[in-house]
Amino acid sequence: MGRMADVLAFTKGHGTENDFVLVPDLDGTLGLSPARAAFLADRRAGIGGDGVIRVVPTAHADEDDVRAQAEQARWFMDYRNADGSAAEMCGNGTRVFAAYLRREGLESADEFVIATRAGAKRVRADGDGWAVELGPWRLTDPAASERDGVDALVHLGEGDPYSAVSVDLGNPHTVVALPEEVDLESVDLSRPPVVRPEPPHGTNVEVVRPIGPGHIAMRVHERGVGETRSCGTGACAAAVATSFWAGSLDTGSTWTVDVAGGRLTVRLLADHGVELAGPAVLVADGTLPLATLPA
Ligand SMILES: N[C@@H](CCC[C@H](N)C(=O)O)C(=O)O
Repeated sequence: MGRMADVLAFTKGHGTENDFVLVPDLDGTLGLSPARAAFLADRRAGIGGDGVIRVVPTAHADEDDVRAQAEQARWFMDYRNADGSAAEMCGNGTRVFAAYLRREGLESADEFVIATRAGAKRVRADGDGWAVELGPWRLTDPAASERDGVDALVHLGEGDPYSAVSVDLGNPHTVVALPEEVDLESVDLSRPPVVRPEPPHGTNVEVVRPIGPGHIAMRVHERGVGETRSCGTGACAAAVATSFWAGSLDTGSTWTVDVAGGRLTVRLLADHGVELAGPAVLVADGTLPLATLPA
C-alpha cells in the first residue's frame, strides 16, 4: 500500500470534526512540501482538512530528535497545518493516527507509542475512540502567570482585549478567560486573534466558558488554520488553565470539554501529565494523481 507508481493514496479522518488528510509514506520517499500539504488541505481545490498527517517510519524522519524516538515508536506523525506549516503536536490527530495505524495493521496492540515533534506519546484504545498522554504541560511564563493568573492580552475583533494565560503542550496555546457577561458564541474568531506579548512562534487561541464543575465549553482559533471545530491540545490547555485559575490543579481531576464538533475528556495526571480521550473516525479512502500535486 501507500503509493503506486503515479497516484498518492490518502485517507480522510477526523476527531470531533477536527479533520485531517492522512497520507501513507511507508518508505519515507514522499516529498511533502508546504505547498503540497496546503494543496491536500484545501477544501476547494484539494481534499480538504484542518491538517495533513504524513504516516512515515520514525527511522525515516528528517529531524534528528524525531529519529531518536525510533526505539520506542515505529511510526512518526508528521503533522502539517492547513497552510502547510509544520506543527509540533496535534492531540486530535494522534487519535486519528492511532486508528489509522491499527486499521492498516501497522500496529496491532491496544496500546503503543507514536513519535511526534513534541516527543514520543503513548496512545491506547479507549472504547470506540483513543486516548493519548499529551503531557507534560507547562505554563509558558510561570512567573507572570503565578502573579495574577494572566500573562497575555488577546484582542478578538473590536473592543477591549481579554486576559489570558499561555500553556505549552508541546505546541503553544493562549487560553482566554471570557468574562461572564460575554456569550461564547458572540466571540469573533473570523480573524486571527492578536496576542500581546506576541508569541515568538505564533499560538493557538482557546476561548473558554465554564459550564459547571469539571465541565467547560471552548472555541478555538488554530495557528496555521483559522477557527476549527475542535483542538485536542487546546482542550488540554483549556482544562489546565481553568484548573489553574481555580487554584486546584488536582491530579486525577477529569474535565469534560465541549467543542463545536463534539465532546472530549481531559484528565490531569501526576507530574504535569494530561490525558486526552475522544473519538477517532476514518471517513473515506482515495487516490490522487501525483501529477495534480504541486512540487
Ligand atoms: N488541532 C490540533 C492542533 C494542530 C496544530 C496547531 N494548529 C498548531 O499549529 O500548534 C490538536 O488537536 O491538538
